[in-house]
Amino acid sequence: MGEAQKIFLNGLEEVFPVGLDSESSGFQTATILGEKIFVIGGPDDGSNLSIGIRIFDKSTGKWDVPTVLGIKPTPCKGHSVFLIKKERILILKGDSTPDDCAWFLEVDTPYVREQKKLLETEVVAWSKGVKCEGPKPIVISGPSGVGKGTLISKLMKEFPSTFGFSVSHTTRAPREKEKDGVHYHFTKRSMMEKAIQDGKFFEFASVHGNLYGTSVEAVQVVADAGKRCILDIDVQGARQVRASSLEAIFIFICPPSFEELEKRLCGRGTETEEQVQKRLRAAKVELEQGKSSDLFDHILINDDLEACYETLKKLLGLDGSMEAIYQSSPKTLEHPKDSLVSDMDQKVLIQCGSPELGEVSKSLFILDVSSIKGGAPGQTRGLNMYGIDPFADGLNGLKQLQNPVY
Ligand SMILES: Nc1ncnc2c1ncn2[C@@H]1O[C@H](COP(=O)(O)OP(=O)(O)OP(=O)(O)O)[C@@H](O)[C@H]1O
Ligand SMILES: Nc1nc2c(ncn2[C@@H]2O[C@H](COP(=O)(O)O)[C@@H](O)[C@H]2O)c(=O)[nH]1
Repeated sequence: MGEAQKIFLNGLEEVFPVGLDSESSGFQTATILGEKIFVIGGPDDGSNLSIGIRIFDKSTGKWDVPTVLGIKPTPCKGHSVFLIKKERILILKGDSTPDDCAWFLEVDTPYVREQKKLLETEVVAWSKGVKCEGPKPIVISGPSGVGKGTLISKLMKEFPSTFGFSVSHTTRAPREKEKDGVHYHFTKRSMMEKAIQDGKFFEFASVHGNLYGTSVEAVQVVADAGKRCILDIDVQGARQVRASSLEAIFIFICPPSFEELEKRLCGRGTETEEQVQKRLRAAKVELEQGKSSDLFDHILINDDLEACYETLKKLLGLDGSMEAIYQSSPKTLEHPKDSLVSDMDQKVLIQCGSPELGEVSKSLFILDVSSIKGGAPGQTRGLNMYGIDPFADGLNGLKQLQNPVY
């Protein structure tokens, strides 16, 4: 409060609607898409805990506060905005840490359009921008008791720096040795349903009478740690992940026989007889769907545990040489403080601070968003950022800098 309010109109000179800033304080930007103006910044429902979003509809002259899905960025003192392909707004946070500077606010992507239909409100969705593709997550499915957890534990034990487990949410009660936050996030149904409504889940399903789901955050935590994510989910969940922005490898685990599955499930001793019967009924359906559909990239039979584990490792390329690849290259953007940014058709030129002449080449970067993938409710992958030399012939240096907005 007290500081003069700044509103940047994405480099466009347009008559701003009367009353835009009458109630707000803080840094804001406005991006025009058709009849709508997306105002990003300022206070968010009074809490000031995240970046607020409002939409002004020029045709009706009315303001709308949209439903905001996905994981929101933390607030920042200032930001720059660029409209990409008329479907998402790239937000470069000023004064941010390297792994937190590039975010996307999706305003008209297929995901947002689908959510608008479902929720019957205005919808926007946040997605964090990350540099490299990263290794594809692995989805492991199969009937209860087939040995998914056993195989995953072996992988995590042998390759602790390569794999990270996506900790699901569930409404079922914890078993004796299960720890909250490690095996599952044990949660109340009402809380989980609210989080699902808020777009915080990649997938969810009712399994054996309880709600299970993979949150966007669970996958993000693993990616942020530079690891390859493993999801242990049922077939309904696998189908939803296949349809989502998360590109994964899908593996279905089969028992050698139905009798053996029953033996393992009973032998585990974690379910009552009634629950075992429920799981076995579901297993029949899952086995049919898993084996017959083209949902899965690989089907493994878990007869002898060691043999199955070796096959799993082989198909994941874990023959020693791949381990080094998964210790992946830097995955986050290096975003300089106090930058000057400029929009060049899916390439953004960023100039940092006020460089001394001899250091100019170090302070200019191009952020290329032409080959981005994924998106809300998960991360937007494939951002490319590189330093440039402004005096190099081909680029024609600083002449490229147009419409500075920040
Ligand atoms: N190849 C195998 N041969 C014999 N027993 C096995 C084999 N694989 C796993 N088991 C045993 O089967 C039981 C069930 O395994 P596990 O808990 O890993 O199954 P799951 O697929 O993860 O089940 P859920 O989906 O219910 O979590 C465990 O007691 C485990 O030790
Ligand atoms: N769709 C999802 N299914 C999940 C998830 N986490 C676990 N599961 C599946 O539920 C059953 C039962 O698990 P249990 O721990 O109660 O034995 C099993 O098939 C899991 O694969 C999830 O997040 N989404």
